[in-house]
Amino acid sequence: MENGHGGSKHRVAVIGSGNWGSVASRLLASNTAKLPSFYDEVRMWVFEETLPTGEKLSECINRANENCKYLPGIKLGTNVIADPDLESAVKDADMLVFVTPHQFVEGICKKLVGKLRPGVQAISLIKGMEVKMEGPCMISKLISDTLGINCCVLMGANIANEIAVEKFSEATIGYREDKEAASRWAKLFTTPYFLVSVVEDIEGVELCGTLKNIVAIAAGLVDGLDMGNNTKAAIMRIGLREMRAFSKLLFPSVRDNTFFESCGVADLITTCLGGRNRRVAEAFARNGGKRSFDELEAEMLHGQKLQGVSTAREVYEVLTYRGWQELFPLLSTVHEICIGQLPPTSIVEYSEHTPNLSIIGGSTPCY
Ligand SMILES: NC(=O)C1=CN([C@@H]2O[C@H](COP(=O)(O)OP(=O)(O)OC[C@H]3O[C@@H](n4cnc5c(N)ncnc54)[C@H](O)[C@@H]3O)[C@@H](O)[C@H]2O)C=CC1
Ligand SMILES: O=C(CO)COP(=O)(O)O
Repeated sequence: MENGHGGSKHRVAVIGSGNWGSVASRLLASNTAKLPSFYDEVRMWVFEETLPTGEKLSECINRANENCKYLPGIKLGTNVIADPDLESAVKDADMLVFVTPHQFVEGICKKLVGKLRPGVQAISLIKGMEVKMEGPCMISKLISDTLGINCCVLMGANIANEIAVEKFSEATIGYREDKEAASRWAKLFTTPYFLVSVVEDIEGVELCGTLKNIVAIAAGLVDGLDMGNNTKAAIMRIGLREMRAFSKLLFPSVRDNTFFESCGVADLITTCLGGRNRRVAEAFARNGGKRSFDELEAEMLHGQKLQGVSTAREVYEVLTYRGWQELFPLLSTVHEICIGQLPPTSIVEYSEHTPNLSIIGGSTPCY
């Protein structure tokens, strides 16, 4: 296939080298090495840092073929090349995979303006959103708008450490209009242990991945309060319902079926059982909310980043601005707990503050 650059092969670069970024690079590199329509090499942009040994992270990755900090013990494939220079990492690529914590993507995109080859296609694996003066902005749109390129999304029940050791997982690619691009991404990501489906509902897929991180914080709080499985299941059910309602209010085109894909209920379940948001929220509740999420994140995750706390704040801004707070007691309460305005126990309390919790927790639909 002609790729727009006078050649028939595609070249892949990954922007991000954290926990999922490293695993995604490994997975992609295993496929580019096999598929004739891709160049073998996968260049992975590294946000450079110096390790306690004094070695640079990018040098350590290229020497050991492992991400010594964010994914130790896993060989990435010799065709993964770490590159600390953003411009150099992307300059030859026509397929860009964005996978950084969401708070950094805007700054990265600004640095890439005017630096990309014509005809570049992108995909975002980033779970999160930005809130601008004009309103909420999904990360794929931020990438598309800033760089003037098409951007699909890939979300799913994808705890990176499990995919790193090739345990079977599924994922969902969301796209808008350009099905051919989405199919090319699906081919590039699919392996026998990583099955990818494609749906024409980019907002639905991306909002599932984004919002489930808030519900995972709620699930972690319930774990930290030792409330048991029934309560956690209730939180997940209520959370899923709020996720769907919020998504459809923001984007009426969002489809119900998307919530039954890997990006929907499956990602919600895996993150509420085994994710980092859940784990840190459990510690937060066990400490009675006395140690902040920032402090616990730094202590427990060693440089990896939580997305749920900032996403809860961003969603809360949308809820307050639009006067939707009472419709979404779970999403609102998680933010108020995260900032210390409410105690962790409020996650299951029927308080004056959350008058609709009784409605939403019961059988009467409130939307
Ligand atoms: N880890 C996982 O299991 C999964 C993560 N995701 C999503 O993928 C995205 C990326 O997550 P991870 O790769 O796990 O990252 P991570 O949580 O390991 O984050 C650390 C990364 O952030 C980088 N970083 C730190 N400061 C930076 C700065 N100022 N500018 C740019 N980069 C900086 C670090 O170098 C490192 O690469 C997130 O949106 C996450 O929700 C999605 C599925 C699974
Ligand atoms: O998105 C994830 C799994 O699909 C990972 O979630 P955490 O960031 O909570 O670990």
